[in-house]
Formats: sequence, C-alpha cells, structure tokens
Amino acid sequence: MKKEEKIKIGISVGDLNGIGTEVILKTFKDPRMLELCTPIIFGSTKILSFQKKHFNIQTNFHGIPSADKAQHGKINVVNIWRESINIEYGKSSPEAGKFAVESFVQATNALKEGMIDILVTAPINKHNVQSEDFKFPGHTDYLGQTLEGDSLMLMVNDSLRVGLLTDHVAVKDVSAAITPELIKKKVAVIYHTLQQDFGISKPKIAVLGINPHVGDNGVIGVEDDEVLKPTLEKIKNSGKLVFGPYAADSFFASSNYKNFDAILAAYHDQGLIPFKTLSFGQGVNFTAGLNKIRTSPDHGTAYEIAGKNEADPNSFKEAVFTGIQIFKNRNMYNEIAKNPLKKQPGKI
Ligand SMILES: NC(=O)c1ccc[n+]([C@@H]2O[C@H](COP(=O)([O-])OP(=O)(O)OC[C@H]3O[C@@H](n4cnc5c(N)ncnc54)[C@H](O)[C@@H]3O)[C@@H](O)[C@H]2O)c1
Ligand SMILES: N[C@H](C(=O)O)[C@H](O)COP(=O)(O)O
Repeated sequence: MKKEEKIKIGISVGDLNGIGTEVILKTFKDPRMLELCTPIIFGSTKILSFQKKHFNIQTNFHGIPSADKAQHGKINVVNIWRESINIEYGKSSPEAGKFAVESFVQATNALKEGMIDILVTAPINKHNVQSEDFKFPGHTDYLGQTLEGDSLMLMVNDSLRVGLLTDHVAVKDVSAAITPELIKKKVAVIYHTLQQDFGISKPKIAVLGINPHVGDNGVIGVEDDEVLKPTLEKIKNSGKLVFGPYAADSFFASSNYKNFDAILAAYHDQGLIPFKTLSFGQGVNFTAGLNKIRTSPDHGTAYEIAGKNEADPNSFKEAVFTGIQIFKNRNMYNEIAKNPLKKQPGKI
C-alpha cells in the first residue's frame, strides 16, 4: 500500500486518569502499526509526553494543529489543549471528564468531515463526562445522535458477535423499550452490518428471550409472547434467517451460539456478560448501523490499575484492526453494490 493510501485512524484519549493513554501508547510503540495505518490522536503532545515518560515508552509524536495536517509514518497528535493538565491516575474528576468529552467531540467532528476514516475511542467514565452540554451515557448514544443511521452496539471478536436490542438502558426500563419497531430496526441493522461490514451474504441471527426461560408461556412475564415472538415471526416470514427467541441462560453454555453469525441480546448485561467472559481482552465494541465507523476496546477506565503499567493493550489493538477490516469490507461492499453484475440476456 502506498503511504498516501493509508487508512487514517482518529483516536480519542478517553479519561486521562484511566488506562486509555497507556493502551494507546503501548499499541503504537510497535512500528509495524504505522505501516498499517496513520494514527491521529486528539489530545496534546504535552500530555502524551508526560505519559510516555511515566510508562517509559519510546515513541515520538508529531504535533499538528488539525487532522488534515497529519503525516503518514508518524504518530500524529492534534493539539486540542495547550494548558497543563494534572494527571491523577485512578481518580475520577470533573476535569478528566471534560477533557475526555473534548477529545471525543473533536475526533467525531473530524470523522464527520472525512478528515479521518475511522474513530477508535479510549474509555471514558460515564459519570464524570456528564455536563450541561453532554448528557449521554456513552459514546454509542452520542454517535447515534450525531452521525447518520440507527446505531447498534455490537461486540465482536474473531468468532462471536453479540448485538443489543437495548444498550445503556436501566433494567427497570428495558421491558417498555422493547417494542416491535425497535426489534425490527435492530434486526435490520444487525442483518445489514453482517452483510456490509463482515461480508456474510446470508447471515444467520439468533435472538435471545427477554424473560427467564422466554417467559415459560406467560408464567414469568408476557413480553416474549406478546411482543418478541410475533415480531420475530413477521421478520422470519420476510425471508431473513432469524431464529429464536432462545432461553438466554443456557444459550452460551450449550455452545449453540457457534451456529450463528450474530446474536441479538435483549439488554446490556444479558449480552455483555457472556461476551466479556468468553473474550475479555480480545473483544471490540463496534458501533454498527451508522454512516461512519467507530470501534473501541471491550474494557473501561480500569482506575484500579491506572498508572501502574499493568494495562493490557490487546483489546485496543484489536479495535484498530477491526476498524480497518470493517472499513475495507464496507468499501468493497459499496463498490460492488454500485456496479452490480448485469443480468445476461437469455440467462437465468
Ligand atoms: N468504551 C468505554 O468508554 C467504556 C467501556 C466499558 C466501561 N466503561 C466505563 O469504565 C468505568 C469502569 O468500568 P468497569 O470497572 O465496569 O470496567 P473496566 O473494564 O474498567 O474494569 C473491569 C476489570 O477489568 C480490568 N481491566 C480492564 N481493562 C483492562 C486492561 N486493558 N488490562 C488489564 N486489566 C483490565 C480492571 O482492572 C477491572 O478489574 C465505568 O465508568 C464504565 O462506565 C467505559
Ligand atoms: N457497553 C460498553 C461496554 O461495556 O463495553 C460500554 O458501556 C461502552 O459504551 P460506549 O461505547 O457507548 O461508550
């Protein structure tokens, strides 16, 4: 690949008191990463130099005023702050929240404007990012409002993909949030992303039940019988290979999950507990369904190990690799869709 064709990866630094910058630096200290992509970090060279010294990581940064000035073969840092920032590893602070949001918002703007190809986000703390200007429980929610399309939280690794019907929704609100419209929308998004972003032409999707034992015919809740099953019946009749609802408790234990290209769970912990248990450190959080690509590692700020040089960068690295793969798959899919093979006259 020629230098100028390299994929531009925008990176938001997340909570500076967490493990975000550590996993970013550990990922890009490997010079081979620069052969694969051009990183553009939204933060400041001052902060990154402090972190680099702290973790004794040998890398050089290229400070730039905006993402369009990025150079290939370098770790580019868009200097969005000039002021000194106090790093207090392991501590949640309003300042850390404010800087995390600034980095994320500026990186998202660059994504929207096409200055970067993919956004990879380092973890934020959902509590300290809240403000008058930012009232979102996570990256997915902000991107869903800011970019085009219907967002779907999809956790992926090499052999498992778990999407969510409801994501950052309190348990008490889950049942009311699961409507026929939501189910149809999320199934449509997961189906399309499997085709467009993962190259699976006829995806097989399993859907998990909402209540224990899929409600046991109404003994333990009516939502499966009244909402989920009839909606899935309609979707199945439209020709999509959608199966279920399956009882969630034994679904992963029985290895049934290996028979599907993706699994749609009803709510956050129903899907993320098995996913993280099976693949923590290898998994990637992909925001599917939008016109732009965003990935992130499968972990949070991990305050208890922040600053101790103990953070494993593997999931962040996977987030970069997965983003690149999706970018390439999507481009190829769109290219093929633009120029479909013409039907030959006289041929079936
Ligand atoms: N993408 C994101 O922004 C994101 C994702 C998940 C959680 N969070 C936020 O992070 C904060 C902490 O969440 P949590 O404690 O539930 O999850 P966490 O992922 O931060 O930590 C869970 C456990 O895994 C360990 N761990 C996490 N990442 C690790 C790594 N790279 N290497 C080694 N060990 C690692 C931690 O030390 C901890 O024991 C919360 O505010 C949460 O909302 C953010
Ligand atoms: N559900 C994510 C996880 O547990 O990994 C986490 O909350 C991050 O969500 P956002 O990507 O929306 O910030």
